[in-house]
Amino acid sequence: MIKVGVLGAAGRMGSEACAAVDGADDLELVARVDVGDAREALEAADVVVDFTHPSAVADNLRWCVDAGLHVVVGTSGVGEELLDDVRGRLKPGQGVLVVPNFGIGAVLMMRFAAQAARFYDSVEVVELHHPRKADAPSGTATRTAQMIAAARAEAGVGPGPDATTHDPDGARGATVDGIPVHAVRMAGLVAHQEVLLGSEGETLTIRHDSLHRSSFMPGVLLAVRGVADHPGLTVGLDALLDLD
Ligand SMILES: NC(=O)C1=CN([C@@H]2O[C@H](COP(=O)(O)OP(=O)(O)OC[C@H]3O[C@@H](n4cnc5c(N)ncnc54)[C@H](OP(=O)(O)O)[C@@H]3O)[C@@H](O)[C@H]2O)C=CC1
Ligand SMILES: O=C(O)C1=N[C@H](C(=O)O)C[C@H](O)C1
Repeated sequence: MIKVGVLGAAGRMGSEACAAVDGADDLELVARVDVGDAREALEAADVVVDFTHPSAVADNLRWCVDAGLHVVVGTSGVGEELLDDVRGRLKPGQGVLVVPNFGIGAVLMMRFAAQAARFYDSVEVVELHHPRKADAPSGTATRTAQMIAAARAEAGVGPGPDATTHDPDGARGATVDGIPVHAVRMAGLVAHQEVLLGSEGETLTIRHDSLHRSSFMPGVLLAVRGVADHPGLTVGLDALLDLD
């Protein structure tokens, strides 16, 4: 039995993760921690899953790592600086998985986008989410843009053509590693992303839709079961999916 603690247990993802862990024969939910609860309850766990808030994840992650726990981080907003700090704190054999998106289709969408990116002049990312989401762009969009940018740099592809010289309201969106990223927030949505690629005479659109938060749970359980077998810091679910 793997003992699991959930941080952000009262939230949309945390409550879904608690139910998924509760329903798994090989996992035991030993701690549900949310705002105002003592984090010490997590010390009974082998693995902690964090679904809290971009403003809380750094402190939680450092605390869990310093407590010697394996950690699966689903919360968005984990930047390079925090990743470097965590690497320096890890004990031998300790595993941390930072997963921008647990959806299997989302993992594939990111990989397909990176694969396609070098063949097109233009590429832009459009992420679409429910209006209660705290951060923009999403962690998935940020990761996708980073992967696309790395693939284009490796292939020696320059920036997409763009004649815009006047954009006082920021209509062209944000740029992440040089890739334009646009964020939509809309009632009725859950989590969606399109990667648009174009060259003279053709376009390719790669789209993924999470229609319910249950779509993330197979990935969450895979990460919980696999984190102890992946010592060190790993970003993305790819390493656990045997994709190559
Ligand atoms: N990796 C993935 O596949 C996915 C990642 N996410 C990410 O997960 C995160 C949570 O999303 P979601 O569940 O929708 O958000 P919610 O706001 O529904 O849930 C977050 C929960 O965490 C609580 N919380 C905030 N700070 C702390 C803290 N310091 N300690 C313990 N609990 C805390 C919140 O309490 P309160 O409301 O009182 O502040 C709330 O109950 C986001 O960053 C989101 O982007 C979401 C979906 C999939
Ligand atoms: O807040 C959400 O809902 C989601 N957050 C993650 C992100 O920021 O990418 C994953 C997914 O998009 C849902």
